[in-house]
Amino acid sequence: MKGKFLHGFWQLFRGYWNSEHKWRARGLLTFVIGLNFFDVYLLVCINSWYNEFYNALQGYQADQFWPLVGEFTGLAMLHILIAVYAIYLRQAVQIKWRTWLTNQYLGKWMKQQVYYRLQVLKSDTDNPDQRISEDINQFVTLTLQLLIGFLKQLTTLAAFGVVLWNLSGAFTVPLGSHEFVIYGYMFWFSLIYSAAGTICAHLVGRKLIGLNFDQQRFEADFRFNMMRVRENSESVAFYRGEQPESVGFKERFARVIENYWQLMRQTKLLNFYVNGYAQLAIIVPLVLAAPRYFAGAMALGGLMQTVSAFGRVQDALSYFVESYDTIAQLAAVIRRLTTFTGHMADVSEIQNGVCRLEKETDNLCLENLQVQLPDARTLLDTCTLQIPQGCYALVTGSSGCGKSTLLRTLAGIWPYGKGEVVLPKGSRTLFLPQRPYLPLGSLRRALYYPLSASGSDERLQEVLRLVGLEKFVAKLDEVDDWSRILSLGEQQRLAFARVLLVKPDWIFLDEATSALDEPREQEMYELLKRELPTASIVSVGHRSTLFAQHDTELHLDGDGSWQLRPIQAVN
Ligand SMILES: Nc1ncnc2c1ncn2[C@@H]1O[C@H](COP(=O)(O)OP(=O)(O)OP(=O)(O)O)[C@@H](O)[C@H]1O
Repeated sequence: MKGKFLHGFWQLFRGYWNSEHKWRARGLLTFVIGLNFFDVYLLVCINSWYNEFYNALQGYQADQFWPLVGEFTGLAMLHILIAVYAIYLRQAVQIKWRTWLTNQYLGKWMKQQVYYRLQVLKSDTDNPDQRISEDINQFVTLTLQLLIGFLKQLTTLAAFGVVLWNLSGAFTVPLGSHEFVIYGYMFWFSLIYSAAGTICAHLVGRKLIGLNFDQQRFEADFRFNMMRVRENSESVAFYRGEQPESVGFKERFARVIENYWQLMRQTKLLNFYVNGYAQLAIIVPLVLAAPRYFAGAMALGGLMQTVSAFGRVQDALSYFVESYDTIAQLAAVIRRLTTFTGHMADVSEIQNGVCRLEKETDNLCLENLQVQLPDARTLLDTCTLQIPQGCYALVTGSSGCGKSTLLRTLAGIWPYGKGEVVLPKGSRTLFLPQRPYLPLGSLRRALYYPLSASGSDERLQEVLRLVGLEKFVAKLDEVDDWSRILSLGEQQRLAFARVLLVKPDWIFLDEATSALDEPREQEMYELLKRELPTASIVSVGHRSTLFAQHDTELHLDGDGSWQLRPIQAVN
């Protein structure tokens, strides 16, 4: 567990500090740590000021009063300046580190369509969006908080430990006929006191790691459940799915609450402990130093300095005790991020068994193509065929036989299989799924996606008219969530407008006209053939009317076998 934590931490930590920004990053971090050390030095100065100030008070030395107040003001102002900049610059390191790490994760998530593969092949990866936005932020914030805090408190401990040692003198313990002399007894006592404190905090707090991890997961599940309903609100409304959805919400929310109760109970125990520990630390130094004070071995200044130094040592030590919760949170974040990284590595390591090449040919060639499922079930076996340029091919077969999976293979996003897919050199391809993706933003942007919007307004207006969406001509620059406004049929027509703008040589349509009525479907196919006369079309669809739009049928049986046959024109 501890080894895994440290290993995971190191994997996440080292990247930025060895990156191309390493010198600036290390320099800034060193400066921030230096500021913290300087702040500790100022605190030591303020502590020894206590001695002088209270001794002056005890000795009624009025002439010392104002110079000492002046000294304090100077020290305090410097302390304020340093403390503020130590935090400001730590946040600067934090934001730079977060930016770097987020870009790394976004890069990995987008590379080789990992975002798609994770969803399709590794469905147990929960909420990658949350991993990238929240967990990275937390990792960076908590790590810096712990690292800088740890170093600062360690220095405080050392500096004030020395002060305490010098102040406590020797303590004689009579034991039978012998006497034991303990030097620096206040220092030793504070160490033992805090060591016991840390062990007890570990015992009380260790359950918090798992509970924090589960809390984040349950919260995310609950949120995801609501998001799904929001995204599919119309389907749920048509099905009158409120009741099962409400049950789902309640179940997920109940898990959030149940876990939170456990978290609260565990935190309550920890808080009892932490607060008790803090209160005891107020009275303990007075009780320990009082015998020396009353014996006249220590002046009032010494007593006050001792109390203040013990307080600092205690603060430093209780920092380690109280940071238990932060370490628990960090461990949970590291666990989630390393699981996510592992899943991303797993799916990106899956080699695409199908080779996708471009050659000097006019045809789309499949060479010994085999399409499989992750469980090795074969959907298409040793398929060798050629679809000539300008051909209109229809892929048919019963539901679930693998038509869409074949299209995914042709697009190069389905890795399970063997063989070759050869496309004519330099040819442009465009795949149209059943539900076109419309990015957030203007209609113009949605039309050009994935290209960045360019081209004349006249052309845009023309293609909108061609696909029967002229009523949106005036709304080209309106920014909205167009996937909610346009009907599915309109979205499918918009996808045809996209084809006309992109002008691909090979067009692959996966039930891309399923939401259109038959005359509209015919109109769209005729539009493609008229506007892009040299383009080839490969469609997947169930409707019998599609046969009239194609000249070749590739029929899949679902058990691996297939047939390629011409479609007779019915006239
Ligand atoms: N990610 C996946 N993991 C495992 N099996 C999958 C995955 N995606 C699809 N399948 C399975 O592969 C088979 C073929 O799916 P595909 O979507 O290609 O069928 P289809 O012929 O297009 O069906 P339909 O006509 O109903 O759209 C189905 O049995 C499906 O359950």
